Amino acid sequence: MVLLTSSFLYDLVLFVVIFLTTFILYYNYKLSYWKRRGVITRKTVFPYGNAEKIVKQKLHFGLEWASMYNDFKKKGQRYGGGYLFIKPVFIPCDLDLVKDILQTNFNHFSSHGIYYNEEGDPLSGHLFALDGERWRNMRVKLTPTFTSGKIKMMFNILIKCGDIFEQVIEKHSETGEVFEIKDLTSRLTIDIIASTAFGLVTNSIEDPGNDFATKCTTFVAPGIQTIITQVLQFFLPHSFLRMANIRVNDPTVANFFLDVIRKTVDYREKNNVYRKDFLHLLLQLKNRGVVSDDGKIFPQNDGEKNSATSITFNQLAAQAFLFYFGGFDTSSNLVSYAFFELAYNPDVQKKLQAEIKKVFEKYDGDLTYDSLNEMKYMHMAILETLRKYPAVPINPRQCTKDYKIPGTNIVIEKGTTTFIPTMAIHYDPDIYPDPDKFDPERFSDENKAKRHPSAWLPFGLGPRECIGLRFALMQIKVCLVKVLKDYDVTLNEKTIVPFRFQKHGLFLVPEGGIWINVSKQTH
Ligand code: HEM
Repeated sequence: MVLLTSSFLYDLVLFVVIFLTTFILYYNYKLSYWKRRGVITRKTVFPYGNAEKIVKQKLHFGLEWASMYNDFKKKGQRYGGGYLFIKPVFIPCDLDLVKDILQTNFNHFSSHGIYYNEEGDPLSGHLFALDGERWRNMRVKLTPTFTSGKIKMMFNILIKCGDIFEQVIEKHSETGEVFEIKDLTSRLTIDIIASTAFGLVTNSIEDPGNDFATKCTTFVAPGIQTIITQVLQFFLPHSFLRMANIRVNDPTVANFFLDVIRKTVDYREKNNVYRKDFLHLLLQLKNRGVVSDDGKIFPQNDGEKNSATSITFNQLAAQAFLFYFGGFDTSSNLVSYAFFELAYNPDVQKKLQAEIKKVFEKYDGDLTYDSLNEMKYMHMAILETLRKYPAVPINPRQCTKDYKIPGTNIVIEKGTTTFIPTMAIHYDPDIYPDPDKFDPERFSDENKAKRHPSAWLPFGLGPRECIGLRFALMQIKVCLVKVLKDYDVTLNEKTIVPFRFQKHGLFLVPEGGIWINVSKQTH
């Protein structure tokens, strides 16, 4: 069939030429987005934009975007623009601007831009992903479940898991056997999450092959379908993905978690069980619409239930799952990096051990919530670990309402993705001189007060700041005390120092792992 010329072949060539010309014009137009707005960018590579090294796994995405921050800052810019393929990404480099986005003008950037599908895939509807009114309502409901009082209530779970951790450390010290700390802290974190959020007692430390642990590790190593969804969410409208009922989580893994939660919820409701954990607080929200200090999961009197503030079973399941989604890799990485830095910096380790001894003497050897809170140097060492190893090196925010950059005529349009360059800020020598040095003193009250409020962002900032931060800090404190009160930690020669980070994955993981030796203290 001939359409435009006298020959099919000419038609075909013409069609290809028109197609290619249109494509090139469209592509170049898309990649001129920042230039047209007078925002500096870095040279792009077809078809990756600024994501070539990330896609080809030559550099971890956190480090690649950190290098863009450094480029822009060197050129004296307060911000710059990048491209994920053809998608524009805004990168603020100025701390006032970062604060403006995360806190002061939060209503312009209130979404993480993460895809969720509450109907087709209930577990995806957790707080981190929700946006708009859905997010606001859920955040209000969940905030009372993460107060210091509620963390104190769950403290015993941390102590029990910490006891098992200590026993493993004791065994290693007796046998002199080296171990990989991230592997151990991952198993420990799985036990803590299973107990706190799912009401399950697992023993992944001694039995790493248990069902729960296996499903957890499958989730963090997603299959091809999950990876495709993760990519699609950047490029296609979320409403379209929802209409097509695209799932976020692997159905086998999601059904396993849903099933576990349903069984525990049914059991507790049938037998009126009170257990001091996060699931209990979620059950109160579901059945009463309030979080209370009592042990009751059902309304106390007719009319007590507040339907406006209660949550459904699916919402309960998603928020329990969130403990895993938000807390697994983040917490286990933090604990393992802290052990690395303490082993690498024996002076800091000694100072910490002295502090632990002093506080223990005051509390007659009791490890309590209050005694942990008195360990100021430990707190500083943890904050410094979080500076050097922010679990989320780039914090994504989506512009939800046009935003004019103060002092300019440039408007960040609704829908634009913003990457807050946490890792780059934490390694900026203008903010933290000698940034590779591990120095807890940076976080003394006096030194902290000298810095900008958005100079330290491992938990984000503003209304969407990490809701689990108190829990995460308590978990690492228990782990550190359990080990350092009786043992010295040293670095095994199998650890590659300085680290080379794996080039793939969401989190920064050192290649070859962190290998540790422990020995009983003699001092
Ligand atoms: C060391 C451990 C952790 C780190 C470094 C960390 C880091 C973060 C970061 C950077 C954010 C984004 C904040 C923002 O957008 O401004 C976040 C949000 C969040 N985190 Fe964590 N997190 C940790 C542990 C936990 C734990 C244990 C939980 C348990 C429930 C948790 C639950 C969440 C939730 C629900 C959000 C979303 C909050 C919202 O959007 O309103 N995180 N976290």
